[in-house]
Amino acid sequence: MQKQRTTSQWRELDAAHHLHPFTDTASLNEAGARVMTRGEGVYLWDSEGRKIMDGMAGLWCVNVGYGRKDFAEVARRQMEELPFYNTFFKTTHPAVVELSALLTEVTPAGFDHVFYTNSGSESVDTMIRMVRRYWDVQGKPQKKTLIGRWNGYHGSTIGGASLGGMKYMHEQGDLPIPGMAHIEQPWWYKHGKDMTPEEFGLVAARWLEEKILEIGADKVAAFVGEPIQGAGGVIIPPASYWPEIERICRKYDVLLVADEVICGFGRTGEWFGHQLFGFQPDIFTTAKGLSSGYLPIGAVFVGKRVAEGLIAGGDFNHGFTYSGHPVCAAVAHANVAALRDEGIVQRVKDDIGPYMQQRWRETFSRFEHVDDVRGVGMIQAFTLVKNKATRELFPDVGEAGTLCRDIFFRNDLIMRACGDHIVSAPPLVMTRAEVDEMLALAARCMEEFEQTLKARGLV
Ligand SMILES: Cc1ncc(COP(=O)(O)O)c(CNc2cccc(C(=O)O)c2)c1O
Repeated sequence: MQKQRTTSQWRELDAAHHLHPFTDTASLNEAGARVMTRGEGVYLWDSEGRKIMDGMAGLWCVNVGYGRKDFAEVARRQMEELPFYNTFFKTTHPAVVELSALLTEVTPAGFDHVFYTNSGSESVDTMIRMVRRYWDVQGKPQKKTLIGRWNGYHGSTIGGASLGGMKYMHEQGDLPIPGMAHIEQPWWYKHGKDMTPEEFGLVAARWLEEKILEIGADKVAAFVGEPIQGAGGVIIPPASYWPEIERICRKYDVLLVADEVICGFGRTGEWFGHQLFGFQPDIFTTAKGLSSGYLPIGAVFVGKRVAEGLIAGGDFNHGFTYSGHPVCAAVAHANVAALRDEGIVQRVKDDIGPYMQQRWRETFSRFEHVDDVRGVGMIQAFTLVKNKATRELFPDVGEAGTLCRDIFFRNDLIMRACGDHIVSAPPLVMTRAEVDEMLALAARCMEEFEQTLKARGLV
Protein backbone atom coordinates (compact mmCIF):
# COMPACT_ATOMS: atom_id res chain seq x y z
CA MET A 1 0.00 0.00 0.00
CA GLN A 2 1.03 3.62 -0.54
CA LYS A 3 3.00 5.25 2.28
CA GLN A 4 0.57 7.44 4.20
CA ARG A 5 1.60 11.08 4.32
CA THR A 6 -0.25 14.33 4.98
CA THR A 7 -1.20 16.51 2.04
CA SER A 8 1.46 19.02 2.95
CA GLN A 9 4.10 16.28 3.12
CA TRP A 10 3.11 15.05 -0.35
CA ARG A 11 3.08 18.62 -1.66
CA GLU A 12 6.49 19.34 -0.16
CA LEU A 13 8.11 16.26 -1.73
CA ASP A 14 6.32 16.89 -5.01
CA ALA A 15 7.58 20.48 -5.09
CA ALA A 16 11.11 19.33 -4.29
CA HIS A 17 11.40 16.64 -6.96
CA HIS A 18 8.60 16.53 -9.54
CA LEU A 19 8.62 18.57 -12.76
CA HIS A 20 5.01 18.52 -14.04
CA PRO A 21 4.05 18.60 -17.75
CA PHE A 22 2.86 21.86 -19.28
CA THR A 23 3.42 23.61 -15.96
CA ASP A 24 5.00 26.75 -14.55
CA THR A 25 6.71 24.89 -11.74
CA ALA A 26 7.41 27.93 -9.56
CA SER A 27 3.77 29.05 -9.58
CA LEU A 28 2.53 25.51 -9.02
CA ASN A 29 4.80 25.11 -6.02
CA GLU A 30 3.57 28.37 -4.54
CA ALA A 31 -0.01 27.04 -4.55
CA GLY A 32 0.82 23.36 -4.08
CA ALA A 33 -0.52 20.53 -6.22
CA ARG A 34 -3.90 18.93 -5.46
CA VAL A 35 -3.17 15.34 -4.47
CA MET A 36 -5.61 12.95 -6.13
CA THR A 37 -5.75 9.65 -4.24
CA ARG A 38 -8.74 7.61 -5.49
CA GLY A 39 -11.20 7.27 -8.32
CA GLU A 40 -14.58 5.52 -8.64
CA GLY A 41 -16.93 5.83 -11.61
CA VAL A 42 -17.00 9.52 -12.53
CA TYR A 43 -15.61 10.72 -9.19
CA LEU A 44 -12.17 11.42 -7.81
CA TRP A 45 -11.13 11.95 -4.18
CA ASP A 46 -8.23 14.10 -3.09
CA SER A 47 -5.94 13.71 -0.10
CA GLU A 48 -8.23 15.99 1.93
CA GLY A 49 -11.11 13.58 1.36
CA ARG A 50 -12.95 15.94 -1.01
CA LYS A 51 -15.12 14.23 -3.63
CA ILE A 52 -14.63 15.68 -7.11
CA MET A 53 -16.81 15.33 -10.23
CA ASP A 54 -14.41 14.53 -13.07
CA GLY A 55 -15.90 16.21 -16.13
CA MET A 56 -12.71 15.49 -18.06
CA ALA A 57 -12.24 11.72 -17.58
CA GLY A 58 -8.70 12.42 -16.43
CA LEU A 59 -7.32 13.82 -19.66
CA TRP A 60 -10.13 12.84 -22.07
CA CYS A 61 -9.17 9.22 -21.51
CA VAL A 62 -10.93 7.32 -18.69
CA ASN A 63 -13.77 6.23 -20.96
CA VAL A 64 -14.96 3.31 -18.78
CA GLY A 65 -14.69 5.32 -15.57
CA TYR A 66 -12.50 4.77 -12.52
CA GLY A 67 -12.47 1.72 -10.26
CA ARG A 68 -12.54 -1.21 -12.70
CA LYS A 69 -11.19 -3.92 -10.36
CA ASP A 70 -11.52 -6.45 -13.18
CA PHE A 71 -8.85 -4.55 -15.13
CA ALA A 72 -6.56 -4.72 -12.11
CA GLU A 73 -7.06 -8.48 -11.98
CA VAL A 74 -6.22 -8.79 -15.68
CA ALA A 75 -3.04 -6.79 -15.12
CA ARG A 76 -2.08 -8.89 -12.07
CA ARG A 77 -2.50 -12.17 -13.91
CA GLN A 78 -0.53 -10.96 -16.94
CA MET A 79 2.22 -9.54 -14.75
CA GLU A 80 2.57 -12.84 -12.94
CA GLU A 81 2.60 -14.81 -16.21
CA LEU A 82 4.71 -12.61 -18.54
CA PRO A 83 5.40 -9.08 -17.26
CA PHE A 84 7.32 -8.13 -20.34
CA TYR A 85 8.58 -9.44 -23.60
CA ASN A 86 9.29 -7.47 -26.75
CA THR A 87 7.76 -7.80 -30.19
CA PHE A 88 11.06 -7.18 -32.04
CA PHE A 89 13.13 -9.93 -33.63
CA LYS A 90 10.40 -12.30 -34.77
CA THR A 91 8.67 -12.68 -31.37
CA THR A 92 5.14 -12.00 -30.17
CA HIS A 93 2.97 -13.01 -27.21
CA PRO A 94 -0.69 -13.96 -26.69
CA ALA A 95 -1.79 -10.64 -25.13
CA VAL A 96 -0.82 -8.50 -28.13
CA VAL A 97 -2.15 -11.06 -30.61
CA GLU A 98 -5.53 -11.21 -28.88
CA LEU A 99 -5.72 -7.40 -28.69
CA SER A 100 -4.86 -7.06 -32.39
CA ALA A 101 -7.56 -9.58 -33.35
CA LEU A 102 -10.15 -7.84 -31.16
CA LEU A 103 -9.30 -4.42 -32.57
CA THR A 104 -10.00 -5.57 -36.13
CA GLU A 105 -13.53 -6.37 -34.91
CA VAL A 106 -14.23 -2.81 -33.72
CA THR A 107 -12.40 -0.81 -36.41
CA PRO A 108 -13.95 -0.08 -39.80
CA ALA A 109 -13.35 -2.57 -42.64
CA GLY A 110 -9.96 -2.26 -44.32
CA PHE A 111 -8.00 -1.57 -41.13
CA ASP A 112 -6.44 -4.98 -40.51
CA HIS A 113 -2.99 -3.84 -39.42
CA VAL A 114 -2.05 -2.11 -36.16
CA PHE A 115 1.28 -0.78 -34.82
CA TYR A 116 1.63 -0.26 -31.05
CA THR A 117 3.09 2.66 -29.15
CA ASN A 118 3.04 4.01 -25.59
CA SER A 119 1.19 7.29 -26.12
CA GLY A 120 -0.66 9.46 -28.55
CA SER A 121 2.50 11.40 -29.33
CA GLU A 122 4.33 8.22 -30.19
CA SER A 123 1.39 7.17 -32.37
CA VAL A 124 1.64 10.46 -34.25
CA ASP A 125 5.42 10.19 -34.66
CA THR A 126 4.97 6.59 -35.84
CA MET A 127 2.43 7.81 -38.40
CA ILE A 128 4.84 10.50 -39.64
CA ARG A 129 7.53 7.90 -40.22
CA MET A 130 5.07 5.49 -41.84
CA VAL A 131 3.75 8.12 -44.23
CA ARG A 132 7.22 9.16 -45.36
CA ARG A 133 8.34 5.53 -45.65
CA TYR A 134 5.25 4.73 -47.71
CA TRP A 135 6.06 7.41 -50.27
CA ASP A 136 9.74 6.32 -50.38
CA VAL A 137 8.60 2.79 -51.24
CA GLN A 138 6.29 4.25 -53.90
CA GLY A 139 9.36 5.87 -55.48
CA LYS A 140 8.18 9.38 -54.50
CA PRO A 141 10.60 10.33 -51.69
CA GLN A 142 9.99 14.04 -52.28
CA LYS A 143 6.42 13.61 -51.03
CA LYS A 144 7.32 14.27 -47.39
CA THR A 145 5.47 17.38 -46.20
CA LEU A 146 2.61 16.84 -43.75
CA ILE A 147 -0.11 19.47 -43.40
CA GLY A 148 -1.92 20.05 -40.09
CA ARG A 149 -4.10 22.84 -38.71
CA TRP A 150 -3.29 25.84 -36.57
CA ASN A 151 -4.58 25.09 -33.05
CA GLY A 152 -4.56 21.37 -33.84
CA TYR A 153 -2.93 19.19 -31.17
CA HIS A 154 -0.93 16.09 -32.05
CA GLY A 155 1.23 15.59 -28.97
CA SER A 156 4.45 16.83 -27.48
CA THR A 157 7.22 14.89 -29.22
CA ILE A 158 9.24 16.89 -31.72
CA GLY A 159 7.21 15.44 -34.59
CA GLY A 160 3.83 15.68 -32.91
CA ALA A 161 4.42 19.20 -31.61
CA SER A 162 5.60 20.32 -35.07
CA LEU A 163 2.59 18.83 -36.82
CA GLY A 164 0.35 20.39 -34.20
CA GLY A 165 -0.49 24.05 -34.59
CA MET A 166 0.07 25.29 -31.06
CA LYS A 167 2.33 28.31 -31.59
CA TYR A 168 3.22 28.56 -27.90
CA MET A 169 4.76 25.08 -28.22
CA HIS A 170 6.63 25.98 -31.42
CA GLU A 171 8.30 28.89 -29.60
CA GLN A 172 10.06 26.42 -27.26
CA GLY A 173 12.62 24.25 -29.01
CA ASP A 174 12.84 25.75 -32.47
CA LEU A 175 9.73 24.07 -33.90
CA PRO A 176 8.23 23.14 -36.29
CA ILE A 177 10.84 20.87 -37.86
CA PRO A 178 11.10 21.07 -41.67
CA GLY A 179 8.43 19.29 -43.70
CA MET A 180 5.46 20.54 -41.69
CA ALA A 181 2.80 23.03 -42.88
CA HIS A 182 -0.43 24.33 -41.40
CA ILE A 183 -3.77 25.68 -42.57
CA GLU A 184 -6.36 27.61 -40.57
CA GLN A 185 -8.77 25.60 -38.41
CA PRO A 186 -12.45 25.14 -39.35
CA TRP A 187 -13.71 27.36 -36.52
CA TRP A 188 -16.94 28.85 -37.88
CA TYR A 189 -17.60 31.08 -34.84
CA LYS A 190 -14.39 33.06 -35.45
CA HIS A 191 -13.80 32.71 -39.20
CA GLY A 192 -17.29 32.06 -40.59
CA LYS A 193 -18.26 35.73 -40.86
CA ASP A 194 -21.67 35.84 -42.62
CA MET A 195 -21.38 32.38 -44.19
CA THR A 196 -23.61 29.54 -43.10
CA PRO A 197 -21.70 26.74 -41.37
CA GLU A 198 -22.20 24.54 -44.45
CA GLU A 199 -20.78 27.23 -46.77
CA PHE A 200 -17.89 27.84 -44.37
CA GLY A 201 -17.08 24.11 -44.16
CA LEU A 202 -16.34 24.04 -47.89
CA VAL A 203 -14.32 27.26 -47.73
CA ALA A 204 -12.24 25.96 -44.82
CA ALA A 205 -11.61 22.63 -46.55
CA ARG A 206 -10.43 24.45 -49.68
CA TRP A 207 -7.70 26.11 -47.63
CA LEU A 208 -6.11 22.67 -47.91
CA GLU A 209 -6.25 22.75 -51.72
CA GLU A 210 -4.64 26.19 -51.71
CA LYS A 211 -1.84 24.94 -49.44
CA ILE A 212 -1.27 21.80 -51.53
CA LEU A 213 -0.97 23.92 -54.70
CA GLU A 214 1.33 26.37 -52.89
CA ILE A 215 3.70 23.59 -51.75
CA GLY A 216 3.26 21.42 -54.85
CA ALA A 217 1.18 18.23 -54.74
CA ASP A 218 4.30 16.24 -55.66
CA LYS A 219 5.80 17.28 -52.30
CA VAL A 220 2.80 16.74 -50.02
CA ALA A 221 2.67 13.41 -48.18
CA ALA A 222 -0.44 13.72 -46.03
CA PHE A 223 -3.05 15.88 -44.38
CA VAL A 224 -3.55 15.20 -40.67
CA GLY A 225 -6.47 16.32 -38.51
CA GLU A 226 -8.48 15.49 -35.44
CA PRO A 227 -12.11 14.78 -36.46
CA ILE A 228 -12.98 17.20 -33.64
CA GLN A 229 -10.07 19.30 -32.37
CA GLY A 230 -9.88 18.45 -28.65
CA ALA A 231 -7.15 20.39 -26.86
CA GLY A 232 -7.79 23.22 -29.32
CA GLY A 233 -11.14 23.74 -27.63
CA VAL A 234 -13.57 21.16 -29.09
CA ILE A 235 -13.72 22.76 -32.53
CA ILE A 236 -16.43 20.82 -34.35
CA PRO A 237 -16.24 21.34 -38.14
CA PRO A 238 -19.42 21.78 -40.20
CA ALA A 239 -20.69 18.55 -41.79
CA SER A 240 -19.49 19.76 -45.21
CA TYR A 241 -15.83 19.97 -44.10
CA TRP A 242 -14.44 16.44 -43.90
CA PRO A 243 -16.01 15.02 -47.10
CA GLU A 244 -14.50 17.99 -48.97
CA ILE A 245 -11.11 17.42 -47.30
CA GLU A 246 -11.29 13.78 -48.40
CA ARG A 247 -12.19 14.76 -51.97
CA ILE A 248 -9.21 17.16 -52.11
CA CYS A 249 -6.80 14.53 -50.71
CA ARG A 250 -7.92 12.01 -53.31
CA LYS A 251 -7.66 14.62 -56.10
CA TYR A 252 -4.00 15.37 -55.32
CA ASP A 253 -3.03 11.86 -54.08
CA VAL A 254 -2.32 13.08 -50.55
CA LEU A 255 -2.76 10.54 -47.74
CA LEU A 256 -5.54 11.37 -45.27
CA VAL A 257 -4.83 10.80 -41.57
CA ALA A 258 -7.31 11.09 -38.69
CA ASP A 259 -5.86 11.71 -35.25
CA GLU A 260 -8.37 9.81 -33.09
CA VAL A 261 -6.48 10.04 -29.78
CA ILE A 262 -9.44 11.88 -28.22
CA CYS A 263 -12.31 11.04 -30.59
CA GLY A 264 -11.51 7.33 -30.70
CA PHE A 265 -13.14 4.49 -28.74
CA GLY A 266 -16.63 5.87 -28.38
CA ARG A 267 -16.18 9.52 -27.35
CA THR A 268 -18.47 10.83 -30.13
CA GLY A 269 -20.98 7.95 -30.04
CA GLU A 270 -19.25 6.22 -32.92
CA TRP A 271 -16.25 3.98 -32.32
CA PHE A 272 -14.15 6.54 -34.20
CA GLY A 273 -14.67 10.19 -35.06
CA HIS A 274 -14.10 9.74 -38.77
CA GLN A 275 -17.18 7.51 -38.86
CA LEU A 276 -19.26 10.34 -37.40
CA PHE A 277 -18.17 12.71 -40.17
CA GLY A 278 -18.31 10.08 -42.91
CA PHE A 279 -14.77 10.03 -44.24
CA GLN A 280 -12.27 7.21 -44.73
CA PRO A 281 -8.70 7.94 -43.63
CA ASP A 282 -5.70 5.99 -44.86
CA ILE A 283 -4.31 5.83 -41.31
CA PHE A 284 -5.63 6.78 -37.89
CA THR A 285 -3.79 7.29 -34.62
CA THR A 286 -5.13 6.39 -31.17
CA ALA A 287 -4.23 6.18 -27.46
CA LYS A 288 -6.27 7.40 -24.40
CA GLY A 289 -9.58 5.47 -24.76
CA LEU A 290 -7.75 2.38 -26.03
CA SER A 291 -7.01 1.49 -22.41
CA SER A 292 -9.16 4.16 -20.73
CA GLY A 293 -5.88 5.43 -19.31
CA TYR A 294 -5.47 2.44 -17.01
CA LEU A 295 -2.09 1.76 -18.62
CA PRO A 296 -0.15 3.71 -21.26
CA ILE A 297 -0.70 2.32 -24.75
CA GLY A 298 -1.28 3.78 -28.20
CA ALA A 299 -2.01 2.22 -31.57
CA VAL A 300 -1.72 3.27 -35.19
CA PHE A 301 -4.32 1.69 -37.49
CA VAL A 302 -3.01 1.32 -41.01
CA GLY A 303 -5.35 0.98 -43.97
CA LYS A 304 -4.87 -1.50 -46.80
CA ARG A 305 -3.09 0.86 -49.20
CA VAL A 306 -0.40 2.00 -46.76
CA ALA A 307 -0.06 -1.40 -45.05
CA GLU A 308 0.64 -3.10 -48.39
CA GLY A 309 3.12 -0.34 -49.27
CA LEU A 310 4.98 -0.68 -45.96
CA ILE A 311 5.05 -4.49 -46.15
CA ALA A 312 6.34 -4.35 -49.73
CA GLY A 313 9.13 -2.11 -48.48
CA GLY A 314 10.67 -4.81 -46.29
CA ASP A 315 12.24 -3.68 -43.02
CA PHE A 316 10.38 -0.77 -41.42
CA ASN A 317 13.11 0.59 -39.14
CA HIS A 318 10.98 1.97 -36.33
CA GLY A 319 9.56 0.85 -32.98
CA PHE A 320 9.66 1.07 -29.21
CA THR A 321 10.82 -1.28 -26.44
CA TYR A 322 7.30 -1.39 -25.04
CA SER A 323 5.44 -1.60 -28.40
CA GLY A 324 2.65 -4.07 -27.62
CA HIS A 325 3.66 -4.40 -23.94
CA PRO A 326 1.89 -7.55 -22.63
CA VAL A 327 0.30 -5.99 -19.52
CA CYS A 328 -0.80 -2.86 -21.40
CA ALA A 329 -2.15 -5.01 -24.22
CA ALA A 330 -4.05 -7.27 -21.82
CA VAL A 331 -5.68 -4.32 -20.06
CA ALA A 332 -6.46 -2.61 -23.38
CA HIS A 333 -8.13 -5.86 -24.47
CA ALA A 334 -10.28 -5.90 -21.33
CA ASN A 335 -11.14 -2.24 -21.90
CA VAL A 336 -12.12 -2.58 -25.56
CA ALA A 337 -14.13 -5.71 -24.76
CA ALA A 338 -15.95 -3.76 -22.03
CA LEU A 339 -16.64 -0.83 -24.35
CA ARG A 340 -18.20 -3.28 -26.81
CA ASP A 341 -19.76 -6.04 -24.71
CA GLU A 342 -21.18 -3.74 -22.01
CA GLY A 343 -22.71 -1.57 -24.74
CA ILE A 344 -20.84 1.52 -23.51
CA VAL A 345 -20.17 2.95 -26.99
CA GLN A 346 -23.69 2.13 -28.21
CA ARG A 347 -25.19 3.85 -25.14
CA VAL A 348 -23.24 7.04 -25.90
CA LYS A 349 -24.85 7.02 -29.34
CA ASP A 350 -28.37 6.05 -28.27
CA ASP A 351 -28.87 7.43 -24.77
CA ILE A 352 -26.35 9.26 -22.64
CA GLY A 353 -24.83 11.21 -25.53
CA PRO A 354 -28.12 12.73 -26.72
CA TYR A 355 -29.11 13.31 -23.08
CA MET A 356 -25.84 15.09 -22.28
CA GLN A 357 -26.08 17.25 -25.41
CA GLN A 358 -29.67 18.30 -24.68
CA ARG A 359 -28.92 19.11 -21.02
CA TRP A 360 -25.60 20.81 -21.85
CA ARG A 361 -27.41 23.25 -24.22
CA GLU A 362 -30.28 23.81 -21.78
CA THR A 363 -27.83 24.61 -18.97
CA PHE A 364 -25.41 27.01 -20.64
CA SER A 365 -27.20 28.78 -23.51
CA ARG A 366 -28.93 31.15 -21.06
CA PHE A 367 -25.71 32.78 -19.78
CA GLU A 368 -24.90 36.26 -21.07
CA HIS A 369 -21.25 35.59 -21.80
CA VAL A 370 -21.58 32.07 -23.18
CA ASP A 371 -22.03 31.28 -26.85
CA ASP A 372 -21.48 28.52 -29.42
CA VAL A 373 -22.74 25.86 -26.99
CA ARG A 374 -21.83 22.65 -28.81
CA GLY A 375 -21.03 19.00 -28.58
CA VAL A 376 -21.73 15.46 -29.76
CA GLY A 377 -21.70 12.19 -27.87
CA MET A 378 -19.77 12.84 -24.67
CA ILE A 379 -17.55 15.69 -25.85
CA GLN A 380 -18.93 19.20 -25.41
CA ALA A 381 -17.94 22.81 -24.98
CA PHE A 382 -18.97 26.42 -25.01
CA THR A 383 -17.09 29.63 -25.67
CA LEU A 384 -16.85 32.51 -23.19
CA VAL A 385 -17.51 35.70 -25.15
CA LYS A 386 -17.50 39.40 -24.38
CA ASN A 387 -20.54 40.14 -26.53
CA LYS A 388 -22.85 37.40 -27.77
CA ALA A 389 -24.78 39.62 -30.17
CA THR A 390 -21.65 40.58 -32.12
CA ARG A 391 -19.72 37.33 -31.54
CA GLU A 392 -17.02 39.45 -29.87
CA LEU A 393 -14.40 37.36 -28.09
CA PHE A 394 -12.42 38.48 -25.03
CA PRO A 395 -9.23 40.38 -25.99
CA ASP A 396 -6.88 38.58 -23.56
CA VAL A 397 -7.48 35.01 -24.67
CA GLY A 398 -7.49 32.61 -21.74
CA GLU A 399 -8.09 35.10 -18.93
CA ALA A 400 -11.83 34.40 -18.75
CA GLY A 401 -11.26 30.69 -19.34
CA THR A 402 -8.80 30.38 -16.49
CA LEU A 403 -11.08 32.36 -14.16
CA CYS A 404 -14.00 30.07 -15.03
CA ARG A 405 -12.01 26.86 -14.69
CA ASP A 406 -10.66 27.90 -11.29
CA ILE A 407 -14.19 28.52 -10.00
CA PHE A 408 -15.17 25.02 -11.15
CA PHE A 409 -12.08 23.52 -9.51
CA ARG A 410 -12.73 25.33 -6.20
CA ASN A 411 -16.21 23.79 -6.26
CA ASP A 412 -14.87 20.25 -6.83
CA LEU A 413 -15.78 20.09 -10.52
CA ILE A 414 -13.14 19.40 -13.17
CA MET A 415 -13.72 20.90 -16.60
CA ARG A 416 -11.03 22.24 -18.87
CA ALA A 417 -10.36 25.71 -20.21
CA CYS A 418 -8.74 25.67 -23.66
CA GLY A 419 -8.22 29.40 -24.12
CA ASP A 420 -11.72 30.77 -23.59
CA HIS A 421 -13.42 27.52 -24.56
CA ILE A 422 -14.77 25.57 -21.62
CA VAL A 423 -14.71 21.89 -22.54
CA SER A 424 -15.90 18.65 -20.96
CA ALA A 425 -15.27 15.01 -21.86
CA PRO A 426 -16.43 12.89 -18.89
CA PRO A 427 -16.29 9.11 -18.58
CA LEU A 428 -18.68 7.55 -21.11
CA VAL A 429 -20.37 5.56 -18.31
CA MET A 430 -21.80 8.70 -16.67
CA THR A 431 -25.44 8.17 -15.67
CA ARG A 432 -28.25 10.63 -16.39
CA ALA A 433 -28.36 11.52 -12.71
CA GLU A 434 -24.63 12.26 -12.75
CA VAL A 435 -25.06 14.44 -15.85
CA ASP A 436 -27.73 16.40 -13.96
CA GLU A 437 -25.50 16.63 -10.88
CA MET A 438 -22.51 17.89 -12.91
CA LEU A 439 -24.57 20.48 -14.81
CA ALA A 440 -26.34 21.79 -11.72
CA LEU A 441 -22.97 22.33 -10.07
CA ALA A 442 -21.57 23.94 -13.23
CA ALA A 443 -24.55 26.29 -13.50
CA ARG A 444 -24.00 27.53 -9.94
CA CYS A 445 -20.34 28.13 -10.79
CA MET A 446 -21.32 30.05 -13.94
CA GLU A 447 -23.49 32.40 -11.86
CA GLU A 448 -20.39 33.16 -9.76
CA PHE A 449 -18.25 33.48 -12.90
CA GLU A 450 -20.48 36.09 -14.52
CA GLN A 451 -20.66 38.08 -11.28
CA THR A 452 -16.87 37.97 -11.09
CA LEU A 453 -16.52 39.10 -14.72
CA LYS A 454 -18.55 42.21 -13.87
CA ALA A 455 -16.77 42.79 -10.55
CA ARG A 456 -13.40 42.71 -12.33
CA GLY A 457 -14.58 45.05 -15.06
CA LEU A 458 -13.94 42.48 -17.79
CA VAL A 459 -17.40 43.15 -19.23
C1 LIG B 1 -5.43 14.49 -30.80
C2 LIG B 1 -4.24 14.15 -29.95
N1 LIG B 1 -3.14 13.60 -30.52
C3 LIG B 1 -2.05 13.28 -29.76
C4 LIG B 1 -2.04 13.52 -28.41
C5 LIG B 1 -0.81 13.15 -27.59
O1 LIG B 1 -1.10 12.07 -26.73
P1 LIG B 1 -0.13 11.83 -25.48
O2 LIG B 1 -0.35 12.98 -24.51
O3 LIG B 1 -0.61 10.50 -24.93
O4 LIG B 1 1.29 11.78 -25.99
C6 LIG B 1 -3.18 14.07 -27.78
C7 LIG B 1 -3.14 14.27 -26.29
N2 LIG B 1 -4.06 15.22 -25.80
C8 LIG B 1 -3.84 15.84 -24.60
C9 LIG B 1 -2.83 15.41 -23.76
C10 LIG B 1 -2.64 16.08 -22.55
C11 LIG B 1 -3.45 17.15 -22.18
C12 LIG B 1 -4.46 17.55 -23.03
C13 LIG B 1 -5.32 18.73 -22.64
O5 LIG B 1 -6.30 19.02 -23.33
O6 LIG B 1 -5.01 19.32 -21.60
C14 LIG B 1 -4.68 16.90 -24.23
C15 LIG B 1 -4.28 14.41 -28.56
O7 LIG B 1 -5.39 14.97 -28.00
